[in-house]
Amino acid sequence: MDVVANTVVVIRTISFSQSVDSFTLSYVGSTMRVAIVGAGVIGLSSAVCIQSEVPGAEVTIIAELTDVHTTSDGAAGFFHPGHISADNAADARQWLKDSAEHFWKLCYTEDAVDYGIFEMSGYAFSNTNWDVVEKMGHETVPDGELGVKNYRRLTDSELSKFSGGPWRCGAFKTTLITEPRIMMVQLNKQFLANNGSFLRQKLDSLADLVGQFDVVVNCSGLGARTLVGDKSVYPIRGQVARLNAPWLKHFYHVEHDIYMLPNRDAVVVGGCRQENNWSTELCDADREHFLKKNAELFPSIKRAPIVREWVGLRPGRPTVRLELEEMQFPGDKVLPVIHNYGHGGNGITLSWGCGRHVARIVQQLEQNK
Ligand SMILES: Cc1cc2nc3c(=O)[nH]c(=O)nc-3n(C[C@H](O)[C@H](O)[C@H](O)COP(=O)(O)OP(=O)(O)OC[C@H]3O[C@@H](n4cnc5c(N)ncnc54)[C@H](O)[C@@H]3O)c2cc1C
Repeated sequence: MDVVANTVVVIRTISFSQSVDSFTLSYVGSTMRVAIVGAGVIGLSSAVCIQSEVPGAEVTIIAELTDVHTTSDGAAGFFHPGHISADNAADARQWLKDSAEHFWKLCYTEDAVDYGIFEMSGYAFSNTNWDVVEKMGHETVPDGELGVKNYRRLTDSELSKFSGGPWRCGAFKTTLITEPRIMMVQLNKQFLANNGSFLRQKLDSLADLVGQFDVVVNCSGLGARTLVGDKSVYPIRGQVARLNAPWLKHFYHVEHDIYMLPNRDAVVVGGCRQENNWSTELCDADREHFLKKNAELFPSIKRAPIVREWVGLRPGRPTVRLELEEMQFPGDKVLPVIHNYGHGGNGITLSWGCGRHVARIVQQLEQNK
C-alpha cells in the first residue's frame, strides 16, 4: 500500500482472515465513535451492520455524494457474483454466503418491498463454452450456498428456439434482484432511526478525522484511489438504459456484459465493461450496440421506450480490500482504519456480507479496549 502524502505511516495491516486480537484500541469515555467514509451501498451496509452488532457505537457517515449521486444507486442489483479473484476467495465466499443468507431471508418477509428485493428467474447464454455460463453467478460458490435455485442447463433443442444465436450454451436459474435505488433508501432510514448521523463533506485525507473518531471505515469506492493513494483502484465504465417493458418477466444475461434485468418499474438493459475509462458521458455507440444485441435475443424490446439512461464507474481492483490498517499521522496519532472498497461489479451482491465482517472487526476492537 502506498504511503499517502508523505505524512502517513502504515504501522501494520491485518487482513480479514487474520485475528485482530493484537490490536488495542483506546478511546475516551464509553462510546466508540465510528466514522464511515462513503454513502454508497457499501458504506450504508457497513454502518447499519455496525449499529446492529456494536449497539454502543456512535456512527457517522461522511460522504461527498449521497443517494442518486452514488454509483450504487444506478446499478441493476442483480445478485450475481462474477470476477471474484482467487486471492481472497475464502473471504469472498464468506461475504457471498452472508449476503445470500440475508437477502434470501428478507425476500420472504413483508419488508422485502421496502428493500427492493425479489426473486427473479431467467436465462444465461454463451457462444463460447459452458465455463462462461456456469461462472455467470452460479459456480463461483456452490449454488446451495448462494441460494440459486432451479439451475439447469438448456438442451440444444431449447437453445435453438432462442433468437440472436445460434447459442452454444445456456442455462435457466432463479436468483435475486436487490434493487439498490430502493434498498439504499431503506438502509438510510434504518441508519437514521438507529441514531446515525450524516456529514456531507469531501475528505482530502483521513488525517482530517484524527482525534474526532476512534475507528474509521473506508468505504470510498473509486475515491480510495486518491483518498488513500491506492493506485490499484481503477474505473470500470458501464452504461445502461432503463426501458418501460413490463411484459419482460425474466432476466437475460449474455457473456460480454449484455443483459436485460427487470427491476420493479423498468427493465435495466446494458451494458458495457470498459476498464480505465473515466468518462461519465452517455455514449451513443454503446447504447446502439447493447440495444441491438439485446433486441436480437428478445426482439419486442425494440418497442419499449427508454425512460432513463445512466453511466456509472465500477470501483475496480484486483481484489476487494477488506482489512484493518493502523495508520500513524503527525504527532504520533494513530487511527485504526478498516478498508472496505474495490468491489467492482459485485458491490450490491457483496454489500451485506462485507458489512457484517466490518462490524465483526469493530466488535473485536471494542472488546480489545
Ligand atoms: C452499470 C453498472 C451496473 C451494475 N450492476 C450491478 C449489479 O447488478 N450487481 C452488483 O452487485 N453490482 C453492480 N454494479 C456494481 C456496484 O454498483 C458497485 O460495486 C457498488 O455500487 C460500489 O459501491 P460503493 O459503496 O463502494 O461505491 P459508491 O456507490 O461509488 O460510493 C462511494 C461513496 O464514497 C464517497 N467518497 C469517495 N471518496 C470520498 C472522499 N474523498 N470524501 C468523502 N466521500 C468520498 C462517495 O461520495 C460515495 O458516497 C454495477 C455497476 C455499474 C456501473
